[in-house]
Amino acid sequence: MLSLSRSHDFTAKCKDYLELTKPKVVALLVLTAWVGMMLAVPGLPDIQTVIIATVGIGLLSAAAAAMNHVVDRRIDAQMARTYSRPIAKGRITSRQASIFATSLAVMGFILLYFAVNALTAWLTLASLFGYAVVYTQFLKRATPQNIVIGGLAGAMPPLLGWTAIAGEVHGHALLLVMIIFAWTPPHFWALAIHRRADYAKVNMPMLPVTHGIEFTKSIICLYTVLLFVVCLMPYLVGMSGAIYLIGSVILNLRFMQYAWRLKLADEKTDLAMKTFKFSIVHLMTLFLLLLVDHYLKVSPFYVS
Ligand code: HEM
Ligand SMILES: CC(C)=CCC/C(C)=C/CC/C(C)=C/COP(=O)(O)OP(=O)(O)O
Repeated sequence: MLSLSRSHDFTAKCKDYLELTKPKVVALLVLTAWVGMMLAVPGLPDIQTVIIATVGIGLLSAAAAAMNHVVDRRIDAQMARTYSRPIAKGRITSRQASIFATSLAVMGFILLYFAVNALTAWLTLASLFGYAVVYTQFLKRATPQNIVIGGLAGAMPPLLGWTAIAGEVHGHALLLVMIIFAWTPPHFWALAIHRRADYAKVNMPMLPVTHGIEFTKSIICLYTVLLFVVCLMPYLVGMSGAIYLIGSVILNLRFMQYAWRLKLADEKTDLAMKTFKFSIVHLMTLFLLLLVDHYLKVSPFYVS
């Protein structure tokens, strides 16, 4: 009986530690890093480097997420969406979470530095710093442009994947970064509209709190148009072909439709949450399309 309850406690602790790492967010970040790795070379990249880089980038991203939980523990405890998080609820102490996050970060950095390359290790560490310190500690609390500037850290993984394989920064990798950079504001502000009361309660200067819901909806519409244009770039520079172009146009028209409907909807609808959820499907599908397109190039449609 005693050992049964011990194993239950252990499983619950593991679940809490896993929650600290924001596993679904990290899964999507790693997918985008993966696409960066695959697109960095014409054929298949070295599989051993792919595996080590995936683990290294994943560990540093998970460490950044856990650090975000430590820094935000007080505001998390006051918001309906986050009040039951492990540190906010006291199931894990800040000290335990900090040791956990630091261990993940050190392991990830060592893996990348010694088994991949120094450039990737430093760039990934800079992304961790950008998210856990610059965004979470400062920007988040300072300006409604917090997620625009801070979004750069979350947009880095395709570049990290690319440098892991190619050992250098390439313009094509920067295009992939720009796509996620332009995607982040509609992704987050749709959720922030839905959770406006939460953010207002803890005095976080998120755009819907500082500039109102109507203004935020208009800016979301503008960003989906910008995203549409940025997403054309891989085709226009000859990096991707027809499969990507067609898929990307469909996905972005749909995102613009969500944004437009959200703009016209009244506040009682759940369109903000639907737009947020669609943003995740959008980015995942877009990156999978880049991958499929890379391996099934339909040459007649290429701009070269
Ligand atoms: C500064 C940039 C970003 C901000 C402020 C942001 C904000 C958020 C927030 C607040 C949530 C939580 C929703 C919830 O708890 O229900 C969320 C969820 C999510 N975000 Fe982001 N995000 C950013 C960048 C990214 C990036 C770069 C990715 C991946 C490439 C990403 C992928 C996801 C995913 C997959 C979820 C769903 C998680 C779940 O269902 O548990 N986000 N985002
Ligand atoms: C090494 C590397 C690539 C680092 C990037 C790591 C990372 C986890 C980026 C995702 C961005 C994200 C989930 C922001 C939300 O934070 P929030 O504090 O606004 O949201 P919350 O209230 O849900 O915690």
